[in-house]
Amino acid sequence: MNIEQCINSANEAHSSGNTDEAMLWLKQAGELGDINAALDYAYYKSGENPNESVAFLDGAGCADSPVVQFHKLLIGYFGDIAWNPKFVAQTLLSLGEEGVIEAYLVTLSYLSVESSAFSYIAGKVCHLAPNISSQLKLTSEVSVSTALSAHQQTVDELSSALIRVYEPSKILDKSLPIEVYESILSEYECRYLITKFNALLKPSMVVDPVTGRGKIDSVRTSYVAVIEPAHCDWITRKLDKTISQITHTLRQNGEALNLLRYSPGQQYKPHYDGLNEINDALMFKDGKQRIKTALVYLNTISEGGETLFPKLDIRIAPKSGTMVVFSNSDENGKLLLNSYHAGAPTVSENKWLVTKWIRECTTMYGNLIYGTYTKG
Ligand SMILES: O=C(O)CCC(=O)C(=O)O
Ligand SMILES: [Fe+2]
Repeated sequence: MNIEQCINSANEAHSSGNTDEAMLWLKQAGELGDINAALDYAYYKSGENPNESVAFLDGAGCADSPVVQFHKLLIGYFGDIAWNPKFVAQTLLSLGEEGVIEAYLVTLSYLSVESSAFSYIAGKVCHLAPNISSQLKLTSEVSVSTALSAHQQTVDELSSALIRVYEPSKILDKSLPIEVYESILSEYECRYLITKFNALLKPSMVVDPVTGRGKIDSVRTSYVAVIEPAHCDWITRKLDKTISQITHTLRQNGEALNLLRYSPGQQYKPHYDGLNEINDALMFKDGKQRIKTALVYLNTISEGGETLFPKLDIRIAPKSGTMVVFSNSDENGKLLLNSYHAGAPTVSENKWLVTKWIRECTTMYGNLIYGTYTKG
C-alpha cells in the first residue's frame, strides 16, 4: 500500500461511517510520511491516550517536520506529559526559529506585552509573516541589546508563565460566589481571539423550550462564534486550562468556548445559564447541569455593556483580559436563583467576550479534545 491508497481507503471507510477503520488507514499513511494523515490520527487518539499520540508522531515518516514537532508538543503539553517548562519553552522557540509561526504566536501569548521578550518575538513574526503581524498589530521595534540575551530572557519568562497560578482580584459576592480575575488574557491574546474567530460569528440562539433546539430570540441579540474542536488551537486550549484551574472543574466538563460580539444596542436580557432538566432535555443530555459560567472580556467598554446581577445589585463593567466566574447551580444541580444575570446593551462600542459554560459531567466537546485521561 502507498500513501494514496491508504488515504483512498480512509475516505471510503469514513464515508461509510466507520471512523475507527478510517483512522487506522490514516495511521498507516502517517507512518509512510503523510503529515496531514499523521496529525489527524494523532489528534484523534490524543483524547484517550496522549502518550500514544506522541510516540506515534515520533515514529511517523514525517517525524522530522517542524510542523509535526509543534503538534507533538501541543498534544504532549495539554495531555499532561511531564515535560519541564524550560524544555517546552525552548522547543517552542526553536520551532519558531525553524519557521513555525504558530510557535511564535503561542510564545507571545505567554509573555507580557510590555516585556522586551515580547518585542523580540513580535519582531521575528513581523519579519516572517507581515500579514499576520499587521492583523495582530505587532510591531518590530526591537530594543534589546543582543539576540542571545533576548533569547534567554524569552525562555525564562515563557517557562515561568507556563506554570502560572491564579488568584482572584475580587470576590463580588460570597454566596454564589462571583469572583473576578484580572489580567487573565493579555491585549495580544484578546486581539488574537477576535482576529482568528470573528469570521465564524453567527446570530446568537437561545434554547427553544418546545423543540429543545436553538432559536433566534430578542432575549439574546449578540453574535456568537462557537469555537468547535476543529478550530481549537494552543491558545484556546490554554484558556480552557486556565478556566479549569480557576473554577476547579475538569477540562472535559466544559462546553466549547463561545466568542460573543455585541454591537451597540445589542444585549443579553436577564436569564439563567442553568438548565431545566425537562424543558432543556436535549441540551441537558450533553453533560447535565451547567454548574458554572466563565466570562472573559476581550475589550474595555466605557459606557454600558455591563454584566448585571439584578438580584444582587451587582454591575461589572467589561475590562479587557478580566475573567468573571460564577456558579449557576448548587451541588445537587438545583438552580441558584441569585445567578440571574444579563449583558446590558452597549452604547457606542462593540463589546467582545469569550464565554464558557461548565457542566456537571463530560461534554461531547470535552471528550473530543481532552478525552478520558484528563486531570483537568
Ligand atoms: O454579556 C455578558 O456580560 C453576559 C453574557 C452571558 O450571560 C452569557 O453568555 O451567558
Ligand atoms: Fe449568561
